[in-house]
Amino acid sequence: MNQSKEQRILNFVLQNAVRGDPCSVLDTIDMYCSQKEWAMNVGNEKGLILDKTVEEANPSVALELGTYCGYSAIRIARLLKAGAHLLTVEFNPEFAAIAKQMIEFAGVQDKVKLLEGPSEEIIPQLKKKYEVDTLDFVFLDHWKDRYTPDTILIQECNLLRKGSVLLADNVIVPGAPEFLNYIRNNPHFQCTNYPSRLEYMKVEDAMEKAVFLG
Ligand SMILES: O=c1[nH]cnc2c(O)c(F)c(-c3ccc(F)cc3)c(-c3ccc(F)cc3)c12
Ligand SMILES: [Mg+2]
Repeated sequence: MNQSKEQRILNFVLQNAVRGDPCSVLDTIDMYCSQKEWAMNVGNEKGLILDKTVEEANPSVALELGTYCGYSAIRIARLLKAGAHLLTVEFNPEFAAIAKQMIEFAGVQDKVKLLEGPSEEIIPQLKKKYEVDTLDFVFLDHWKDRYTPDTILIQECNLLRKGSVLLADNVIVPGAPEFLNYIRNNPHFQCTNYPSRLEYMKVEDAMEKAVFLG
């Protein structure tokens, strides 16, 4: 049975990156996906916006919705302070299996908990089952139609505190107009738009940051 694109990306990393070196894994994925096969990793340009947002938030507990191959989980985890951790949610079991191996190869597995399943099922479990009090940082990078309902669900589950930072990928391509409308017109959030480029393409995209005001 021929390999998936995600398996080819993992194999390229296992053969070409340095085990235990997160930056080497990120660079190797970016090399493969810019030169050989496009894939929906956040990439290095939007990745720099993610880096700055994570560094500024300096989260103790971070949540990622949409793990894919683990690129942004590794990107976030490499910046976390001692004792901090990332919970990352992936619906697709094939992607989750690839991401698990990618995260372990990068050596950040102690900072990352990979949760497999639909976000709408996992978010209500975060407090009791995963011992989360509140989320300091949330990266939305899953299915665009879930951005708004999951943001509402996160608030309903009382998972945000004053100053919690949300960052959403792909608000231009493929676009999340309903989310932008919701979050920019919500008085409980202070929003900032970060224009950028679609990963590995000369196409405009953007990220939206929303700080919860309590
Ligand atoms: O679904 C996603 N989740 C997270 N990040 C994504 C991302 O960063 C992307 F660049 C794309 C994208 C954008 C343009 C394009 F042409 C192909 C794929 C997608 C996406 C959009 C529609 C689909 F049918 C499948 C994938 C995603
Ligand atoms: Mg994305």
